[in-house]
Parts: sequence; structure tokens; C-alpha cells
Amino acid sequence: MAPNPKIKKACKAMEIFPEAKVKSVLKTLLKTYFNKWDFIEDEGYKVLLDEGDAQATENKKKAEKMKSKDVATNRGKRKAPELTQPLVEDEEEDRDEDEIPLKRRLRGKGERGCDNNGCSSVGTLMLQNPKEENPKPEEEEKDDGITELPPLKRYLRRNGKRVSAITMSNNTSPSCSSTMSIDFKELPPLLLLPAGPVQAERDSDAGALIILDAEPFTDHKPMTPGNSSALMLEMEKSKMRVEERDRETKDSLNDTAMDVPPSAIGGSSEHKFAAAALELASSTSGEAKICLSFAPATGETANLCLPSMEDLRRAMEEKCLRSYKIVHPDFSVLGFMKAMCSCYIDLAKNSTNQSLETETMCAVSKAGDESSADGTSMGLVVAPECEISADGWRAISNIKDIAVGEENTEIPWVNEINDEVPSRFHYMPQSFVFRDAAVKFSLSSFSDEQCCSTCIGDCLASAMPCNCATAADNGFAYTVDGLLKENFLEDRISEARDQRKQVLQFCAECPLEKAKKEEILEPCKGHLKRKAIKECWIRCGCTKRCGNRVVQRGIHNKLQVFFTQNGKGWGLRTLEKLPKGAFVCEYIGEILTIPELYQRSFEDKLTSPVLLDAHWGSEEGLENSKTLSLDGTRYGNISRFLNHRCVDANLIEIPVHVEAPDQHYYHLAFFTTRDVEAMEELSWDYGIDFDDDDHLMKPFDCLCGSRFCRNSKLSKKAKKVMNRA
Ligand SMILES: C[S@@+](CC[C@H](N)C(=O)[O-])C[C@H]1O[C@@H](n2cnc3c(N)ncnc32)[C@H](O)[C@@H]1O
Repeated sequence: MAPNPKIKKACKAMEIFPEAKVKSVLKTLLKTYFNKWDFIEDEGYKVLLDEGDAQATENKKKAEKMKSKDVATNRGKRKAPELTQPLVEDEEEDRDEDEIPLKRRLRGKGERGCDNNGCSSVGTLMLQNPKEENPKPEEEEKDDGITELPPLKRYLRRNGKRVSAITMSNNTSPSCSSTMSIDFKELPPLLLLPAGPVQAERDSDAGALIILDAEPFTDHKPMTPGNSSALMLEMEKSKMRVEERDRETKDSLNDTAMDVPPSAIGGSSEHKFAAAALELASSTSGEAKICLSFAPATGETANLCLPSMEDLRRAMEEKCLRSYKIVHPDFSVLGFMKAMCSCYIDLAKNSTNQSLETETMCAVSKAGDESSADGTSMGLVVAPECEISADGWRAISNIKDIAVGEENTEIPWVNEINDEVPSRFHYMPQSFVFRDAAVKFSLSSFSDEQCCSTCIGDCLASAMPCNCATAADNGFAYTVDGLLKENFLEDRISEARDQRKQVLQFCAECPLEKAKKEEILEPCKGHLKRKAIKECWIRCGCTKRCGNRVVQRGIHNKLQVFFTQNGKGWGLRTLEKLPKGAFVCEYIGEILTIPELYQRSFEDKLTSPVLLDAHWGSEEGLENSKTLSLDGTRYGNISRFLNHRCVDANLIEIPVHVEAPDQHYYHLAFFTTRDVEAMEELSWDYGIDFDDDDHLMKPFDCLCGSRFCRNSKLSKKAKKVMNRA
């Protein structure tokens, strides 16, 4: 009979190996794959190489088992552990010509486990057939239903079958217990679930499972069947594409500083990766140990540069943070492993059929803690990479401090309402000129009369008010405690709230009207004349601790950006009680001229514009470059999160001159109008006329909830939201 051309081709492709060997392997494979040659020919006969390798290793094991039996019998002392496959010490060394595998296996049977306290454990990677859905190719099957056939996995996949479980049998020496081998290719594990009852309830879409087999603990006391299956790693319902996983695998290998030849990484061959084993050893006396062991990819030289545990821990934590984006801030790999150990022991001790799934989830969520008392799952939020935007990632990285270290104190953000993250902006602790604004922060622009160069120490302690005290009616605006003086504050509050006390100044040609570039210039609507504070500054003789320097010393209260529950979006609140007259923060943003501000508002309505118009109207023919405003939309500080409240807001904005004697530029500082309780939202009155459509700010339905609310257009929807809140 003419030789089958396919067999001929296969032998030719494998010509560096003995033909008899190739044919023998082919025979097995054809049987396994129901004579489907395409599976065998795929990827340059990869499956052929693998199977040949597997057979060689199997033969070698058999030979060694025989040898070890002989040794045990002969010496009558040491008995080979029942479950343990013989160690494959060095495949290169004592292999018969006949036993040379077609290719070294890259993962799986007989790979060396870690040496834990002088004992070696060997894991055998096996594949468990998903019982109901996969066809069962003819294959040698063990009693426990586990088929030892690596290529089967690929076969099942190609046939559209899901591989449900990879089991690691417990091949250990007497003093070691379990070894779990993890296929990196399969491993972005997100959940730790106990084996056993849960397995039957697997979601049909779940990926492969890695199960720690049900075998004895280190003290050789066999476990009861109910609790002996300790843990399994459930694969994420992975939407990730194969390339993505390949990249992850590369990362894993790089992160763990393994010196793996490039050829061993990636590629289409999933077996081309270094194997990793995770050993979880424990005893019923209440100790558990996790040991990770790594082995080089079969066929590659064992040129591993093993990392220190510390390096590994760090790399793993970085990797977790990079991969999962949202983890509990206290997440640590060591904590995770500790939780795994404690779970393992708990499960081992407790044979009742409790909800294992919940318990192990809890171990994950409370990584680093002791096991949860109530068994609820919380804490670890895993967000697949594809679901989080770059802005989201940036915001998450600032969760502890939205000010990114720019302030005296950290300002965290929190969202207890939904999964929104703060929109992207660039945090600045001080305002900067955008482009055209004529703001001079020069020492020479100060005259001696505009500062207190002869003062020493603290100006507030001086018997005579210095030059800088001119701002407040009776001396300085501040008390020695750094609060606004009561009468100064009350005057400012009543000016802001009581129209009868307001002094409006009208420009001959209003910068706002001019900037609209309309044919007919509308008359000026008036600008509120505001009393300003003058703080001492660097040109003064006093020290930085001078009591007349409050705003320039920056934020010092515990504040938090939070997501409001009544539809206003983000807001700012205090985490501690604030006394009346306390400085909270200043309004920071880009310093824009009014034409620049209008230009921006034409492009997109602004959410955070503020006019520095306290002195407009007092001067005729104001140049454009001196008509100033602040916009905190793109660049700003936490004041951009302050929401509006009509009339009775707990903050008031007061102009403060510091480094610029020119009255057109000033700081706009927020002070409390009353005592504010911890956790109260901070707000100020934007001064919006809700009946006037002609403003720069994006219109919104006011949800301030104040009984003085000016928003006559309050929609039904807004009212409903307010009632609910
Ligand atoms: C300076 S931002 C304040 C922070 C803003 N809530 C956020 O989520 O970023 C101004 C915007 O907040 C919203 N806002 C402020 N006060 C509000 C109020 N009283 N009622 C409804 N929305 C308000 C409006 O959308 C307004 O355009």
C-alpha cells in the first residue's frame, strides 16, 4: 500500500527525530483526534511535538518509578510517596535515545515543583473534561475522571469546547503538601473560589479553573472529602483577546524578572511559557504556607534569574494595580496570600457545607486583613482595563489627594453614589495668567506705602496697625486665631445678601458688553463694590507667620471632594468642624481677560468662571488686559467643586490683595459665614440671576435647597430630586 502522504509529510517535517518515534506519536494523535489531520498539521505539527514530548516524559516517569520501586524494595527503608510521580531531575542527563521527547514540554507533567524547606514537590498538570458538554475522545482516563492529555485542551478549544478545569494533582514528598500549577496563558485570575460544591454551579461562560487537588496536608492526616478540595482560581470571564493575554503573559514574565528567552514568550504556542507553580502547604495545626515556584519553558535552558520575594511582591502589586485599575487602597499581594492561607486552613478545619464562594470572595476583598466576620464581599473592586478611561485612571490615581501634593494637606475624593470619577482638570494651587492678562507680580511695583517694610515679626502683635492694615475698618481683618473678625465678616455678609447695603458701580463702557461684540452696546448692569483685605507679603518686614497672612498660607483644613446625592454632581465638604470666619480655600484658575473669557464661552459654556470686577466702574476706559476673570474649568483647585447656594451659603468670597498692588487683580478667598459641621457641604452664592439667560455660565436648574432659592425656573424634575434628597 502506498504510504499515506500526510504521514510522509509529518515525518519529513519532524525529520530530525526517528521516524518510528514520529509514527508512534502520530498514531496516538490520530486516535485522539478522530483522524482529523488538520489539528495535527496546525502550527507546524505543534501538537505532534507536544504529544511526543508528553509520551517521552511518561515513559521516563514509568522507568523512574520502576527504578524507585526497586530502590525502596532493595533498601527496605524509603517508600516512594504514593501520589508522587518520580522527580524529573534532569531530563538532559539520563535520557535514553529512545526517550528523547520530540520537544521539551513546556508545561505540565513532571515539572519540578519548588523546594520547600528541603523537600521537593512535583506537580502534574491535568485536564478535567467538562462533564456534560465535551466529547470524550478515546483516551486513557484515570479513576478520578481526570484525563492526562495536554493536547486535548487545544483540541477541545478548537472544537469550540470550553476547557472547564485544570487540576493539579498533589504530587508531594511526605513533608510537603499541595502544589498548584498555574498556566500563565490562562491566568488573569480575578476571583478565588473554593473548589467542591461551587464547581457544579459554574457559570457556563466561565473560563478555565485551576483547582488545588483534594489531597492531604503536611502532617499526612488525610482530609475529609468535603473540605479537602481547598481552593481554585476561577478565571475571569475573559473578554480579553488572545493577543491581550499574550501581552499579559509577557508582562508577567518580565515583572517577575525571569530571564526567559524571547522565543519562549508569546507566539501562538501557549505551551511556550515558563511554568509557574504555586504551592500551598498547610497543616491541621493551623499553619499554611504558599510557595511559588517557577520553571523554565521546556526546551529552553534553565537560565532563570529568580527574583527575591520582595521584588516579586513589589512587581505583583504594581501589576495588580496596572491590570485591575481599581483595587482596595490597602491591597497587598502578601495580604492576599495570607488571606489565601487563612482560607485554606478555615476550609480545612470546617467541613460543613457552608457557602464557600462567599467566604473566599471575602478573603479576596479583605486581603491583608483577618478573615471577615460577616462574610460579606466588599472592598476589592476589579475593573477590566477596557472599561476604564485614561481620565478615570488618572482620577483614580488621585483618590487620596486630588490636589496631587500641591496643598499643605491631602484632599481625597470619594463617590458613594455611583461609579463616576471627577472630570479631568489640572490641579494648581495658585492662579496663572492664561495669555493676555496684565498682572504684574513684581517687587518693584510696590511702593513703600503699599507694604510694611519696617514691621518685625507678627504685625497683629504690634501696638500700631501697619500700612497693610488699611483694608479693614478697624485695623486688620483677621483675629490672632486666623479667623475673620466678626464685624468685618458680618459687614461683608450683609453686603452680599442685603441689596439695600450693596453699592453698585457702573462702567461707562462695560467690558462684558464690549466682549459680546454686538452691534449695539448694552448699558452696564453694574458691579458690586467689594471691600478687600490686604495681606502682608514678601516686601513686608514681618515673617511668614505674621497673623496678617492667612490666605497666602493656603488650605489647612481637612476637606473632601464628594459626589452629592441630590443631583449637583461633585461637591466639596469639610471633614472637620469649621468655626465662623475660617479661611477655607481661594478660587484658583487661569487668569483671563474678559475678551478671552468670552471667546472661551463662545466655544463652550463655562462651568467655573468668576469675574474680578470688584473695582470696575471706578476707573474710566479700562484696558482689555486689565479686565480680569478666573476660569477654573481646565486649571484650578478644589474651589471648582464648590456648588452654588442661593443667599444663605456657608461660604462667602472676599477679595484679598497679596502680591499685586494693582486693584484689578486680587485673590478671591472663601471664608465660612457661620460654624460649619463636619461632613457639611460647602457652598457659595455664585451671584447668578437665574432669570437672566445672558451669562457666561452653563445654565442649570438650581438644586441648592435654600428657602431663599432664586431659581424661579426650577423644573419639576429638579423639585423631585430635591424632595428625594
Ligand atoms: C463650579 S461647578 C461645581 C462642581 C460641579 N458640581 C461638578 O460636578 O464638577 C458648577 C456646576 O455645578 C453644578 N451646580 C452647582 N451648584 C448647583 C446647584 N445649586 N444646583 C444644581 N447644580 C449645581 C452646575 O452644573 C454648575 O454648572
